[in-house]
Amino acid sequence: MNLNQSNQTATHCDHLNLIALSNSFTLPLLSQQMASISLSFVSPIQVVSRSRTRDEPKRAKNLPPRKHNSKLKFRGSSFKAPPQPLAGCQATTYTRLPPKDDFSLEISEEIKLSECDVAKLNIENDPEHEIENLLSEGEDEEEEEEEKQLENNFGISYGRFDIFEGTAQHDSDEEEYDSEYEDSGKMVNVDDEDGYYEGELDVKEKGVPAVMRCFDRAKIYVKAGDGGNGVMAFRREKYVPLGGPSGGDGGRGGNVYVEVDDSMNSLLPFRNSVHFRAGRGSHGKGRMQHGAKGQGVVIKVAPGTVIREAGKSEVLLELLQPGQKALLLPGGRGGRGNASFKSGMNKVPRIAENGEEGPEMWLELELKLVADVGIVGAPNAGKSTLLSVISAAQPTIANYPFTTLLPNLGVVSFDYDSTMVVADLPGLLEGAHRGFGLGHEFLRHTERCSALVHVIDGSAEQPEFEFDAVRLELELFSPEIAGKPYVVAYNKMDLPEAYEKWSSFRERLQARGIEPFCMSAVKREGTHEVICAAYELLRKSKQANKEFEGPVNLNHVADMVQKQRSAAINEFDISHDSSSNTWHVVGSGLQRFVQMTNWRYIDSEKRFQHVLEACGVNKSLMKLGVKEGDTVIVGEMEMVWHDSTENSGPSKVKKGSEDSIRWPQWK
Ligand SMILES: Nc1nc2c(ncn2[C@@H]2O[C@H](COP(=O)(O)OP(=O)(O)OP(=O)(O)O)[C@@H](O)[C@H]2O)c(=O)[nH]1
Ligand SMILES: [Mg+2]
Repeated sequence: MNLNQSNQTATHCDHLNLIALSNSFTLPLLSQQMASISLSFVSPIQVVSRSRTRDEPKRAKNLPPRKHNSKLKFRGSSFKAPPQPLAGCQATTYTRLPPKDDFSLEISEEIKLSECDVAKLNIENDPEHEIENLLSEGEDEEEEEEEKQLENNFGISYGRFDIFEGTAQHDSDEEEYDSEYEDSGKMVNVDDEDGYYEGELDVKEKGVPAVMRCFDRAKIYVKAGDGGNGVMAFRREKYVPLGGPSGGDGGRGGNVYVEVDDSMNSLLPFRNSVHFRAGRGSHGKGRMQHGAKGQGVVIKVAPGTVIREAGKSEVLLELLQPGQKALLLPGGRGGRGNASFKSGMNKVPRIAENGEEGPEMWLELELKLVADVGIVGAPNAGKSTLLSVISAAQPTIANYPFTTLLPNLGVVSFDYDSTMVVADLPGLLEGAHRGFGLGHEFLRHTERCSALVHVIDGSAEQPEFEFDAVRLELELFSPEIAGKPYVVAYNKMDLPEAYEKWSSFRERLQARGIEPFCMSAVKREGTHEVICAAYELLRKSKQANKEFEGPVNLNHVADMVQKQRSAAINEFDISHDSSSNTWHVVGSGLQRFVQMTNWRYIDSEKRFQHVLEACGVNKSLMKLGVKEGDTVIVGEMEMVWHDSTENSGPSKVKKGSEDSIRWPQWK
């Protein structure tokens, strides 16, 4: 029930009275004072301070606060800067090969290459690489031979490699990904840390080597720095009687930024660096000294990275251009010291605020390569060969399917002004859109391409079917990708079997309104025409899209957080749990106020009571029928409601406490 319009003219017959329990407040003297406050005042009540522990995630605005009490834990000031992501290795071209260990997978379901025409033909063409042997089991000798061959090809031994079907099942054995992450040299068990991963990371591709999974996807934790606490202090100086309050404010917490780093081309660095925490602001000091700002943290990502909040589909940020920098999470505000509370009414404020907590969240990063043209085709068609011919890229080329495991980028230069980035993608099999082969993993990298080049293996038994199969896969994966303009390049024209089939292939495609190109990538013949045609498509598409480009606000996430922070304190909801006689008062403004209230200072209680009264919480509770002894939870504070017997309001709580301790009097 929203009680925004609750009546502000509350009567002073009932109130929430507060007693700090000794486990929540560390200063025995102040506890004593507080106890005396409540006794001198109407009826006894219990207040339990319920501060979040360090690693407990922030509760959603609409969730009722937890019922369990927890001790106040103060965060240590020794902030350890999180590890920075490593810069990528090459700027324009790379072929990353997974480390050996990543290939020791459990195969969920094997796909027989014999069912795939393309693969079958390639096997026949190349008796040296008996691919069926790759899939057969129990023939150790052949496996060893094949391993040796692979070793020779790569120069590194990668063990056995199988073709598999990617499935979306939870893989509890994958310790590497979800059990332990290295954080600032300390191993953190993510499952234990805050229970966040429970059920969150359920959907994972089984059978995909970790290095491939992490190539273009990552999950990271970010936290802006908490604000430093304000302090209560009074000026005491020789010859300066009644110096007045001099407690400084806390410093603002550090911000979290995301920046596009041109030298990065994958999200692999996030495999080892998962947690990014900005520094907290320093606490204020006496003599009106304000705390220093917390150190900000900059997360560097590759161009083309899409950022979402974990578990949500809505895109928070899309960072495309090198140098783009977005303020993601602003640090918490520093708490005010008692000098800031000085007023004509109260010249001796015995109050200071806690620093505001910095927001935190888990983010999912997804890299969609920023390439102008994508080369697609069946495995072994000659895609990598084409890229190596038209650019300076040096992808691995070999005569067996799935040589390319990760996309390769290359820059094609026509002259000084006109260049384009071309991506060579892993081969596509029939069923790729459902996860067969590797193509599914990387099909989304074509989303940002303006044009596609279909490379057709001319030596295949039926090249036209190969072309149709790839087209169908693209359409099934994403009609948007299939709708992109494309060029068809019929490859391997130097081979007689390809040369023979060219004219019939050409006629059939022409009948469908497509003008194919023929080339021999190995001999570098016909490749220039293909790439010029692709560049022409790119130019046209860029011209068409120019009109839609507009300025982008990269700081809108931070703006959203700021907006939430400035939520009015009198906007709250009250829910009632009749089984435990508990009332939950939920409102982000109120919760922030409670979090920033430092209960160690005696005036804090008075201010708290006053705010509850002024913003209409007391009145609303009474209206809803709160009874003597009911528990009322506001933010992290748990209180017991007592109907007062005399006309006393929260503003009088301080009475009596002043006598118990001698404070200097100022003018
Ligand atoms: N004869 C001939 N062979 C070619 C030609 N182009 C590529 N090849 C060969 O075809 C084999 C596969 O070439 P790749 O460039 O690795 O093929 P790919 O499409 O990248 O293959 P995947 O990465 O496995 O999908 C290699 O042995 C190349 O030498 C060509 O024009 N003529
Ligand atoms: Mg390749």
